[in-house]
Amino acid sequence: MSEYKLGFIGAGSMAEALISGLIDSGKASSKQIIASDITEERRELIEMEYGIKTISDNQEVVAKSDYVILAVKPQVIGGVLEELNGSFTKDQKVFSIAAGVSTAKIEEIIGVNISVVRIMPNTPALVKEGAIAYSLGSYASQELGEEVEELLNPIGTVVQVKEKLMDVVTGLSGSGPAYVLLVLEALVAGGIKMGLSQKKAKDLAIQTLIGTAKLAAESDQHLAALKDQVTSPAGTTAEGLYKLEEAGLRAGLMEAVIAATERSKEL
Ligand SMILES: NC(=O)C1=CN([C@@H]2O[C@H](COP(=O)(O)OP(=O)(O)OC[C@H]3O[C@@H](n4cnc5c(N)ncnc54)[C@H](OP(=O)(O)O)[C@@H]3O)[C@@H](O)[C@H]2O)C=CC1
Ligand SMILES: O=C(O)[C@@H]1CCC=N1
Repeated sequence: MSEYKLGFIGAGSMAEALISGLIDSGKASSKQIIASDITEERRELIEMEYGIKTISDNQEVVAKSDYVILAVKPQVIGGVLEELNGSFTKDQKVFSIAAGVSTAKIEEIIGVNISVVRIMPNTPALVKEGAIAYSLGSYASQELGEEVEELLNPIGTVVQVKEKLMDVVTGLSGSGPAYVLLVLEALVAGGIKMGLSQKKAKDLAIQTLIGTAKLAAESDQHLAALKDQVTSPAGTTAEGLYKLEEAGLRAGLMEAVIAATERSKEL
């Protein structure tokens, strides 16, 4: 047993969502978490907000943690791991949340036969509503997969996928909150343009999204059937849907998932 259960390398937005969700759900106490970040301001903020220990030295995080969570940008992860060369032991577990970075690449740079799990969370983990997928590296056991599920289940829905599908997951649920927020912003803007106050438009748009998502999650019916139930012949919804089809919303969202998947493959 090390001094800390979880050690985050990088304490940015996604690390914060995980730290907050894990502490809030009781899966880890603030005393069991340490995080490093290159930016002092970020370290101070995270330390103050969550009561965890933060430091600037990535090596110290590795030396003191059972599970090391790589939460830096994909563009810097190679350099960070090179600097950590020789710091890992075979018994440690490495979780990487970096988009587009394969477990094989991480295993190769670390150099010891270490258990690596690639995890793609999303920011709603902050409010324990994450959509989280993971895949196992060459040396990671199915038991470790179960541990990952046990750890992350309280902060969202967790699914295991083959590693080749992790880029699609990144393009769909990893990036997805941004697409949904764009849609939400646009709905609010439409409401305001037609006379609603900012607050009422926002409250109604958010509840429409939450309510519809809940309906879809709890219903056995096809999504299209649920859509049909809203759409009266010659009614308002049919007019709205026509405009959305004309504007290419459906194809646009599909293209977004495809483009983000391709970008993840490039990283
Ligand atoms: N944001 C999201 O919704 C999601 C992100 N991810 C993945 O999570 C990872 C982190 O993303 P995100 O949290 O958005 O990014 P952020 O930029 O918010 O967080 C990364 C943090 O790491 C710091 N950092 C940079 N270099 C180092 C270093 N050498 N050592 C220690 N810390 C360093 C950054 O500091 P500075 O800003 O000064 O560079 C920053 O504070 C990425 O790999 C991303 O692909 C996965 C799922 C969803
Ligand atoms: O935009 C990105 O690259 C990261 C990965 C998924 C969400 N944010």
